[in-house]
Amino acid sequence: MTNIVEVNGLTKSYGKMTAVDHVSFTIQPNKIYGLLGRNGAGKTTIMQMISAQQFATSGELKVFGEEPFENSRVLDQICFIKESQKYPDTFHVNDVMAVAKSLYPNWDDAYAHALIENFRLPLKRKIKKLSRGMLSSVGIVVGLASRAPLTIFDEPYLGLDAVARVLFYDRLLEDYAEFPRTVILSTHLIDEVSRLLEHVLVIDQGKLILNEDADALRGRACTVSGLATAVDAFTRGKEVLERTAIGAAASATILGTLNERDRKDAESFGLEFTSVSMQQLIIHLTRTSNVGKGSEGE
Ligand SMILES: Nc1ncnc2c1ncn2[C@@H]1O[C@H](COP(=O)(O)OP(=O)(O)OP(=O)(O)O)[C@@H](O)[C@H]1O
Repeated sequence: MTNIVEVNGLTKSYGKMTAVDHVSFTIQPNKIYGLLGRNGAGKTTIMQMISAQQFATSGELKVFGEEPFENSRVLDQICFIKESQKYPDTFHVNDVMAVAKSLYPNWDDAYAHALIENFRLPLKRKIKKLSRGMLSSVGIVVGLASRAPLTIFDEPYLGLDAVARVLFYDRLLEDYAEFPRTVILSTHLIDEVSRLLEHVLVIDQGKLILNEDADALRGRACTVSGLATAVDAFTRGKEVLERTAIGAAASATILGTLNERDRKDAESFGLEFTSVSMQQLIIHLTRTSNVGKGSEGE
């Protein structure tokens, strides 16, 4: 199958402010992507352009091989769940479900109702009387039950408690295994979602600074710990992201893959390795990125 999304030099400016700056990447079918980055990085703007809710200032954008604007062949295949979705004042939860059913060709009503029970949503309650977390759950139910070939979740869980967030991750993984589709998940809770992600795109100040397979990313750094003197000897000349020490013990997070010789050295120093969290690595990359010279990915 061809790429689900292809963007090339995509740029969005608001007056003098460039929100998305010459971004190029592709989204492949049947993968879960994380679109990550700090506040104001440009994530929502990118997702809005993909789903034809914003015009690009320049650059190329193809979704399902076509221009998305006013193109029902494309738009029928996209479900975009955003943090601050507005509903008509008179709507109850079941009205939202009825509208979603009419909008999404792959909608599964039985699945939607199972999710409504899982998330303990009161079907007959007015949307405006729902708590903030319940409102997020409504979006999650719609996003999952839409089974849209391209499902985009933009920070879908404002106010959602930890139990409901885990429920979302578990249901997403289960349903995705049964009905593969392409999912873009934008979030700040990187460690929470890292187990879901197959590919990671990191945006910083409008630029794409990382476009990498999640497993490769996980292997890009590690933490060594042991006696402080041994840690320091081992890490000399290596790029250290962070070093902490308690008494005579220390641990240091180093960037880069270790070769066989490094591993033998570490062993002889009595050091232990642990993997680094995706969040830690991304925080480092966005802290140190020189976006003016940033990579434009593939
Ligand atoms: N309609 C608009 N007019 C002017 N500037 C805008 C508009 N929409 C977004 N921006 C600006 O574009 C930049 C990118 O915003 P965007 O919402 O895409 O970021 P984000 O990565 O989704 O942030 P967050 O994680 O905080 O939601 C920000 O500086 C924002 O202020």
